[in-house]
Amino acid sequence: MNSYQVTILGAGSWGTALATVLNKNGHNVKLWMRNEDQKENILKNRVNHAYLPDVLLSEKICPETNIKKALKNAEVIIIAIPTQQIREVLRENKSLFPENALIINVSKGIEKNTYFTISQIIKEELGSYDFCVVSGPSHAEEVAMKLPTTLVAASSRRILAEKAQNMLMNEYLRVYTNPDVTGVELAGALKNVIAFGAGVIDGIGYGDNAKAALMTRGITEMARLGSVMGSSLNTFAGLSGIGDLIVTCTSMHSRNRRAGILVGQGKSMNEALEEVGMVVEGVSTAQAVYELGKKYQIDLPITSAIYQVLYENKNVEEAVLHLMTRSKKNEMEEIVEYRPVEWDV
Ligand SMILES: NC(=O)C1=CN([C@@H]2O[C@H](COP(=O)(O)OP(=O)(O)OC[C@H]3O[C@@H](n4cnc5c(N)ncnc54)[C@H](O)[C@@H]3O)[C@@H](O)[C@H]2O)C=CC1
Ligand SMILES: O=C(CO)COP(=O)(O)O
Repeated sequence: MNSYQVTILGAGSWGTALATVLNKNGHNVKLWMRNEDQKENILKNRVNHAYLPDVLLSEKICPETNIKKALKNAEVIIIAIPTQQIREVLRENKSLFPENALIINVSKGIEKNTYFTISQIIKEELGSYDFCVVSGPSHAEEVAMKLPTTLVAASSRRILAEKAQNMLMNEYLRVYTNPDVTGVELAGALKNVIAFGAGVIDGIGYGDNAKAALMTRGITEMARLGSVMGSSLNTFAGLSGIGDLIVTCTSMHSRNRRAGILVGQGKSMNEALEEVGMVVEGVSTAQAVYELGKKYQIDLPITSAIYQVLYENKNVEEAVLHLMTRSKKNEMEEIVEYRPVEWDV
């Protein structure tokens, strides 16, 4: 297997967990972070205390705070920074990205104000790069413990999706490929909004029936937006769609679900975010998805309800009552066009 010089931008839980995978798979890994204390701590104790306190990091994983040094000679660059911060990091460091590097995005969100997916942000800030998005049901805590996990690597070019697949795959991490970049990006971002809602349902105590309804109608809503934005229904039925929705709506590892539980229990959004203490992508993505629904003139009732709870102080009971008493619908009326997405090359 080829061994690559890999730089991971963002040393939170996911960036760190992927560093363990890539190191185990024989790649040379640099992990870039902004915080000098975090770096010193990793060098001294081989642990990323704030994010993955129970995981011992190999001495071969190199923590780095100097982004110039981190990106020098990088063959593969993994972006694991919260979505709303990606643009500024790319813009400030544009000249440091080696031209022929493969950029793999593993973050899951949509940019506020522009409603851009992360590949669109990268294209606008860096221009044309070899690109791949890796997503799927994969809590960092479990990947770092080497528990069996699956992912999907999507690129418009088969060879790049297969490169990411080969780099990441091992006996506890199984990676599929997919040509539907937009679908995989949207699915990974949209499921965070629904997972936040699932947490709210849990927090308020509405029970398992309500949560199953939210997840089922949630994936329909995700696919509805995905379809008008050019992605394939199959993607939403796959690992980055229903797969990630299931894990995020049901796992106590999920930051989105945990924040939702706190809001369902009566905490304000800011109190919930502070208590979770890590990025809760669904909160900002809810705003972007709400606006995308208006832009494409499609009905996104669950996202709209979550948006209203988050940004318009709508009472949760009222939001759920509104969802339950909307006009009657026929489940079969949902027209989500089946659209195959092919590799460009
Ligand atoms: N944690 C998980 O299990 C998974 C997370 N993801 C996605 O990966 C992305 C990162 O998530 P986590 O690692 O969980 O977040 P986290 O909250 O654990 O860590 C985020 C890291 O980004 C750093 N950061 C924040 N702003 C930055 C900036 N301007 N420049 C550089 N670094 C900055 C923080 O200091 C922190 O180290 C998110 O989009 C998340 O949805 C995807 C799959 C699994
Ligand atoms: O995307 C994830 C798991 O696949 C992580 O979800 P949270 O950000 O909700 O923890």
